[in-house]
Order: sequence, then structure tokens, then C-alpha cells
Amino acid sequence: QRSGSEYNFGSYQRLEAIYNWMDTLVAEHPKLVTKVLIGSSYENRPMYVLKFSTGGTNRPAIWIDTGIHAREWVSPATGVWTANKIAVDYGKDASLTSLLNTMDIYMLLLANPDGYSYTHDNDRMWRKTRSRSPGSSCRGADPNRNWDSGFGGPGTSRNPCSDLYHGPSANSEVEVSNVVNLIKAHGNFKSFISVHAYSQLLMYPHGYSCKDIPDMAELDTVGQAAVKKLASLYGTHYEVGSICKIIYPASGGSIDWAYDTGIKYSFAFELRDTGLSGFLLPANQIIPTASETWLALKHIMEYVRDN
Ligand SMILES: O=C(CO)C[C@@H](Cc1ccccc1)C(=O)O
Ligand SMILES: [Zn+2]
Repeated sequence: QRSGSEYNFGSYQRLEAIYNWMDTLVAEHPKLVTKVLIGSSYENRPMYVLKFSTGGTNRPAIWIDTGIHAREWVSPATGVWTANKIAVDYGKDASLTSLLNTMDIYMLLLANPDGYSYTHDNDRMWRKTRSRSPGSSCRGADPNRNWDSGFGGPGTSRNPCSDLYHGPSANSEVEVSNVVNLIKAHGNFKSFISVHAYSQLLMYPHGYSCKDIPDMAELDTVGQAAVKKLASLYGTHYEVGSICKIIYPASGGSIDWAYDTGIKYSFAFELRDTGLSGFLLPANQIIPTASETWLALKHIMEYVRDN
């Protein structure tokens, strides 16, 4: 970020501006935030995770990713605002401070950098990665169908031209395998939260099956309390439920893989709105969306801290 110029949290930013902002965040909060390179995208863009840590080694951790679907711009915009909020409020907000004194938070702000860039320069409605498929002129796989959890099951397509194309195999998309490798190597994540837009939902596993998971009652209770706090700010209504039951069957999703690999507190947000603007949510709703979502995120993180 050029000195003197301020990052505008209330507008949608290009990848380069978000990456520059990440560097200023680290520079401003060197004792709390580090930037971790977890690998590169298909088109060789770096994938950076912001690690919030006050010490220790391999502390229990919380994962938050935004921007896995390229056109869902309010997701990374919310991620940036949230990363800044965590950095600014540490040491001021007693609950957040106690959390960060015992746990780490990892944030991947642009989980699909190639797709995100493509929505700025080519096709605003692009969803997938930008990988090539042999024998097809169509590009990309749905990074939220590419995880090793019910891979290729209901709610996916084997057609490379489909927006639900699951890819040739689980973890075929390097943007997915980079995250899987980090989570597996770390081995101490307690919560995995993936942020999408839109529909105003807070969901838990599974997507690949509509059968209740063993922890369904607990996750539903946490979710209900989280969306109640969210609604307390502006009255925004969210529904809570399993992916399969509340929207549709969707196999190979990230939070299903996280839950099945042992990360109990796995959730997916679908941010504003409910369809009036959809993916084209006006920028003047970024800060209100991020502010209300923070109340829900904080609730989930506090619950994880205490359980
Ligand atoms: O992107 C979406 C449009 O916001 C909905 C999400 C719903 C979903 C979220 C998490 C796991 C599986 C599915 C999707 O279809 O992948
Ligand atoms: Zn999505």
C-alpha cells in the first residue's frame, strides 16, 4: 500500500490491493500477524495465509477462508475487514485477547486467487478455478467440490464445462491441495470456517449426505446462538442447518472434509443477501455485512476456545 494512501474497507478491491494491504497489516502488527506462503495457484499466484499468534508452538488453531468462489466478492471483502478487526482489537477486547493468548487463527483471504482475478478482468460471474481440463476447452473445477469427502457424489458434475465440475480427482486443484497439506501438517486445528455468499445461512456438515452427523445437536446450538448475535446488530436473518438439508446436496465440500478429518467445529457461512443483488452485493453493504458477521464468528471462536 503506497504510504499515505488508505485501504478502503468499504469497496471491492483487486487481488493486488488485498495482497499489498496484507503486507501493511503485518508491518503494523509484527508481534501478532505473520504472512505464511502455503503454495501457489494454478496460474502461479502466491497463496498467503495470515497467521495470528501470540506465541507457543502449534497451539490449537482456528481456520477461516474467504474467496473460494471467485464471484462471491463480499466474502474476501469481509475477510479483510475481519483480519483488520482481529489485529486492532487484540489487547482491547478481553474475550478476543484471551482467545489469542491460547489459540492461533489462520486466515486465507483469497482461497481462489486465479478465479478472483478473472472476475475482475474477464468474467464477473466466474466461480471456479482456472485449471485446464485435457480434451476440453472449458476451464476450471469447482474448488468446493474438489475435497476428499464424498468426492464425485451428489451435487457435483463430471463435465469440465459445468460450474459444479469436481475435477479429475480429489485435491486435483492445487488451491485445495495447498490447504489440505497445511491442515494435515499442522494437525491441531479445532475449527474450520469457510465463507461464501450469498443466501444468509450458517451451515454445518454434511453436504454429501443428509444424514445427521454425530455432533449435529451441538453444532446447531452453536450456530443458532451465533446467528442470534449476528441479527442483534441490524436484524439480518440467517437460517441454520446442514448443507444438504438447508440448500442442496453438495459433495466434495471443504467443511465436510474438515469435519470428517476430525475438526469438529466446521461451519460454512453464506453472507448477504438473499437474492436481490446476489453476487453483485453493493459495496456499501460490505462493512455492515462484515460487522454483523464478526459477532457470529466471535461467538463460534469463543465457544471453540471454551470447549
Ligand atoms: O457457493 C455457493 C453459492 O454461494 C453455495 C455453496 C454451498 C456449500 C457450502 C459449503 C459446502 C458445500 C456447499 C456451494 O454450492 O459450494
Ligand atoms: Zn460459494
